[in-house]
Amino acid sequence: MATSSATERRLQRLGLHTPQDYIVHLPLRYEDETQLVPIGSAQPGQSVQVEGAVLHSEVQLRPRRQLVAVVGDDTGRLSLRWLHFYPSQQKQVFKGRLVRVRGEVRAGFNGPEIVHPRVAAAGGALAAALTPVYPTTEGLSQPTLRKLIDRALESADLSDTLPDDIRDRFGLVPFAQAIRALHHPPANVSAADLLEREHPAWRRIKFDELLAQQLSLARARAQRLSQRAPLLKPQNTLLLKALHARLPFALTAAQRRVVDEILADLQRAHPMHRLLQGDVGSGKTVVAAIAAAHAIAAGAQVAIMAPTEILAEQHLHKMVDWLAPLGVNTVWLTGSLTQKTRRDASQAIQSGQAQLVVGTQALIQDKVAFANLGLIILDEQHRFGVGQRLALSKKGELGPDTDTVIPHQLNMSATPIPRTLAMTFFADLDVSVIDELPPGRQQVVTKLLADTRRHELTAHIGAEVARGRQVYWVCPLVEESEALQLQTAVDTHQQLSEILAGMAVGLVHGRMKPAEKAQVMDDFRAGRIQVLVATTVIEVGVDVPNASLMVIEHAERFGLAQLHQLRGRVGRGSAQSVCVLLYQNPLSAIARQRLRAMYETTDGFEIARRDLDLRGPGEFLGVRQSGAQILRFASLETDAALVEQAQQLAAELLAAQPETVDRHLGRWMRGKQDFLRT
Ligand SMILES: Nc1ncnc2c1ncn2[C@@H]1O[C@H](COP(=O)(O)OP(=O)(O)OP(=O)(O)O)[C@@H](O)[C@H]1O
Repeated sequence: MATSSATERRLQRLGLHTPQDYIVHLPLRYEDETQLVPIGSAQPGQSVQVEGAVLHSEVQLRPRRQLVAVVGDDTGRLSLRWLHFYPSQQKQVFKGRLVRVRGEVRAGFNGPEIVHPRVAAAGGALAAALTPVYPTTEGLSQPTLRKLIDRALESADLSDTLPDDIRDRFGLVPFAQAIRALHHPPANVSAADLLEREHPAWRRIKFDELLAQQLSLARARAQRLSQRAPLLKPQNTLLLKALHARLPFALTAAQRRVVDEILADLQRAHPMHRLLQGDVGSGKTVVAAIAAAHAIAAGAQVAIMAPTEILAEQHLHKMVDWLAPLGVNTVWLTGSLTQKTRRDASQAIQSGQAQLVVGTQALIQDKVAFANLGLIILDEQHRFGVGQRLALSKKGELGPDTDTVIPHQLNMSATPIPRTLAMTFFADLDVSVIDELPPGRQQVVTKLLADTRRHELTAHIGAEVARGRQVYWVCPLVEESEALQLQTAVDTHQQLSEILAGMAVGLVHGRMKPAEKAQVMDDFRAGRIQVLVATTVIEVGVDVPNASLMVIEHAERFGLAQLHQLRGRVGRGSAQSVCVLLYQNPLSAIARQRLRAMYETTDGFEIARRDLDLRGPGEFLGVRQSGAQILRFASLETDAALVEQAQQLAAELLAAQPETVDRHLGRWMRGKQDFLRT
């Protein structure tokens, strides 16, 4: 079948280029044209095919111009309605004609009806099998797609990528059988079975897809392990010992364990690629400081990069506090520095005089060249774009010794990644988890309060402040307009200053100059401000352990991960903390679920799991904007068992059957490797 260039473009838009693409362009659903049902049994909601006589047909003009017909058989009647129609359609339903009608039944005012049914003459042969309905795009009809796919089925290579013994072991049907069954379901298979995706044919396809993903991640990992990184082995442990002595607390067992994991990686000659996960307040910063001290003691430079200036600055405070007295030369680099300070910073970085560099995105600008970058620590790495992350790891390649040495990378995240997701998307990332909070913490109590009762909060705030504690008041997100959001923050600050007379009420928001912001945060940290009105600039990482009450206005507008992060700003000391979620009725169903999740649990992993359920993996990972689909067929929520099997087999194949790996990746992964590796 020759295709026009317009059709060509549409096919490309669907990602259909080669026969291999067509054969895995699988149906979304099926239509059952294999049987006729009596008209009287057609129920609203059902997709049916019936035959009957046209009893009546007219073009009605009110309430709008439309074609209406009625068909009937011995068992009942059914209305047909066309809101737009061609004369040819009108001709198909002349009174007395025997017709075959297909479509979805709905409850109309005059009994059951089908809107825009498909109509043909009665009596034709019934379809022998279910009719597939493919994902398509405007202007590309189902029959065209079907023909092209059928043609591809004849020419494409359907041979199996997996040997028989492996298929038997995992209970998988042959690939060709699975593909044929999905495009042309055998007579004994119901549409419902195929829709559920539990059918053996679907299981095979899902397994193949997950296996390809695991294999490609493992390949990426092998590639990383073949790269060189600086071997960071300090001559002595003086710096680390001195740092431990300066800490006002002992590390938890979990912190000690992850420190060991990270330091072991740094002493290997290939780049570390490790994710440090820990719930809000679990104490990741000190782990980063120890890793940095280790690398510095081994003579390398370390860069710590945070997504916001407030957070970067807080890291700077802590690093300077812990490491400067030990003689570590730390440099601060952000976009808001004056040209001269910036030049000085760049110079210190270039000369190697700066041992530790803390900053924001400014760190990855072209002009900054490191003398000897050995370790990059990225806080909340998922907030940086993929491009920014790559740019930073390229920095290390500018080192003087050789241009192929890649720095080690430690990513810190307070957003726990559920297990299945970690297994599928971060298989090239080693994960360290701090699964224990520092001793003495009490669970934050979460309260849901309708906005109409906000006046009740004044007394609570007063009581907290009287106890010497501090309070955050988070202003609502106003997505449409940043200006409006700012205005809300300013207004709230003014109102609270009046209501909370006698208390020091501060304000911090994203539009303030960095120096002003830093001043407010300093004042809050030092207790000179008791109530801090803030926009979400405080969302990640801000650490003021004396704060014990957080109020979040219009909590229904925030995402679940964001609410958990915000709530994590309290409960960081030993005092009992409270988080009040103010909400405005009416709540949407999803907002209600989010608030309920916040009320029911403070466990970051549980929150992440529910967030994943509510948002789906694409949005959860923030990869949606990349336009690439993560998984087309398998689902992380329902196919966890398959993920595990695929992972097990991937390891086996990589070790013993490289040809099978090549064959399998050849079928499934053309052009997709890059995406999976980000
Ligand atoms: N082992 C420990 N014992 C007592 N306190 C600790 C310990 N480790 C860290 N802390 C303190 O706990 C607080 C939280 O630590 P940190 O800021 O590193 O948390 P975090 O994991 O970065 O959390 P978030 O993701 O919320 O920023 C800090 O005040 C820190 O000084």
